[in-house]
Amino acid sequence: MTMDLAPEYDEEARLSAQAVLAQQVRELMDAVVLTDVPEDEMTAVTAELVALTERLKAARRDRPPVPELTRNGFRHLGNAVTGACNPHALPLVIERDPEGGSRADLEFRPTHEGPPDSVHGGVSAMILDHLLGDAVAAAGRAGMTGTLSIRYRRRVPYGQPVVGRAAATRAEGRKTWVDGTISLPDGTVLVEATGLFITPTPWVNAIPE
Ligand SMILES: CCCCCCCC/C=C\CCCCCCCC(=O)SCCNC(=O)CCNC(=O)[C@H](O)C(C)(C)COP(=O)(O)OP(=O)(O)OC[C@H]1O[C@@H](n2cnc3c(N)ncnc32)[C@H](O)[C@@H]1OP(=O)(O)O
Repeated sequence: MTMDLAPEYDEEARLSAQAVLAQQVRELMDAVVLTDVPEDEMTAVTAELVALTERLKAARRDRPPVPELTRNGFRHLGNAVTGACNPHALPLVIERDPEGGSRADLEFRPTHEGPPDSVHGGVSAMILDHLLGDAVAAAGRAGMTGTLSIRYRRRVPYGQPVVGRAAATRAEGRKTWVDGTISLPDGTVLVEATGLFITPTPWVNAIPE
């Protein structure tokens, strides 16, 4: 038996609703790490969350929303860093930097804590990995991280604005070298990254002119 989708089924509307749901879950995650309610209340909330989780699992896909190359660029709603539909994502919103490469204004949250009052180094590395990958795309190429080297110069705060930047520095065959930083808005560099991205052969012509 096949099941026809209702004529009014609108995938874009469903994805918008999923993005709103993901944002609510991010707020939930922040509330969980910061909560100071009594144990009984936590147990009661957990029971409600179990019920909510079951409701979402009632209809399940086998993977997150798939990436798409659209006329407006690359959209990956399920991505762990940029995906609006993925609660794990900040989500990072990347723009083309007028000075070249890619740029993102971002603010880490208490859920990203590593050392006390500081962002986990792996979280900073993840953000930079993606930003460097985007800068490869900004240079008209598409690559996967081959190597990523990070220098942590100062602790990264959460709960206040920081700026991520990345730009390709050199390209040779399927290799692209990229540098990036996370800085305070006054330009103080907190983390530096340098990476080598490799274009898998099937992706060589993936980025439209
Ligand atoms: C239709 C699709 C369209 C996509 C469009 C994208 C648009 C983008 C838009 C928006 C930005 C998104 C940004 C995302 C950013 C996220 C980044 C990540 O987190 S990526 C996940 C972590 N990285 C991996 O999982 C890689 C796993 N590794 C592999 O898959 C392969 O090893 C790969 C592709 C890296 C290389 O495999 P080979 O078979 O293609 O290449 P071989 O022949 O081995 O090497 C070619 C050359 O590169 C060097 N090389 C290879 N791997 C290297 C490495 N790890 N480090 C240094 N050099 C390496 C080799 O020595 C060789 O150099 P010689 O030609 O001999 O000079």
